[in-house]
Amino acid sequence: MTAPTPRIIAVDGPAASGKGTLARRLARHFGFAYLDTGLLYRAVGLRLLRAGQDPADEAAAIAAAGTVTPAELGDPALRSEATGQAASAVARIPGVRQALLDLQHRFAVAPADEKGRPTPGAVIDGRDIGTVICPGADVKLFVNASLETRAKRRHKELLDRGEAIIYARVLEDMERRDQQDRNRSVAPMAKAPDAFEIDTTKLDADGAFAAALTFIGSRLD
Ligand SMILES: Nc1ncnc2c1ncn2[C@@H]1O[C@H](COP(=O)(O)OP(=O)(O)OP(=O)(O)O)[C@@H](O)[C@H]1O
Ligand SMILES: Nc1ccn([C@@H]2O[C@H](COP(=O)(O)O)[C@@H](O)[C@H]2O)c(=O)n1
Repeated sequence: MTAPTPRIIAVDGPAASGKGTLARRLARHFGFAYLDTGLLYRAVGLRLLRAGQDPADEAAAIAAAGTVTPAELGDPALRSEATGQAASAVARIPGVRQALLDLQHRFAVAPADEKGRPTPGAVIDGRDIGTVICPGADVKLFVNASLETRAKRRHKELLDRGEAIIYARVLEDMERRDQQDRNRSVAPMAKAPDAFEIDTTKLDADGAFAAALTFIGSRLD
């Protein structure tokens, strides 16, 4: 007997919209594996920063992307603002996206939890999951919030983590990153036509989870 095809929930949206918070909660709720694909691009960006290389250096970025492994995705330095900017720069390079494609597809086809145990489905979050990585996903969500709300959340997060940075800088960086992610020529951040949009500007994490569950309804049966 062949194993059933894993169920896929694709969660896309801009930085600090709350998609990771929602995706992790959905994964726990359904007993699915979870992949934060932003960490893959961050891992590539961080490697270049640590090697003193320019994140726009295509050859160096493609070489780094070819050797990224899930094992390095726990590094706390991945969460810094500088790494986020470097991630957005490498994410524009078609060869980098191509190099990270296989890892994401393998995860979607055979999802497994942190202990390597197979799960009946996966929640995958990023910018192009519903449009490029898993266009046939069972459920597609697009999580959004106003730029100011997202910048406030990210600023608080960075301060809590001990990163000294002013709000105006976070706002400016986030606006630049949004532009770059939306307007790049390959796999731009976009809401899939069949995605359900959740605006978290005035919705807390519990509200976003409830809205997602209502939309998911019987779609995973
Ligand atoms: N609905 C919500 N309301 C208020 N704050 C929220 C909500 N969801 C998440 N947050 C908070 O906002 C911050 C960003 O959330 P989260 O990391 O989930 O965003 P993200 O979209 O995954 O960001 P990134 O793409 O940069 O990883 C976190 O501090 C989180 O606790
Ligand atoms: N599927 C994805 C995921 C991420 N990116 C790029 O990585 C940057 C960092 O992502 P975070 O979710 O951790 O903020 C992001 O700004 C994108 O440029 C991507 O292109 N595709």
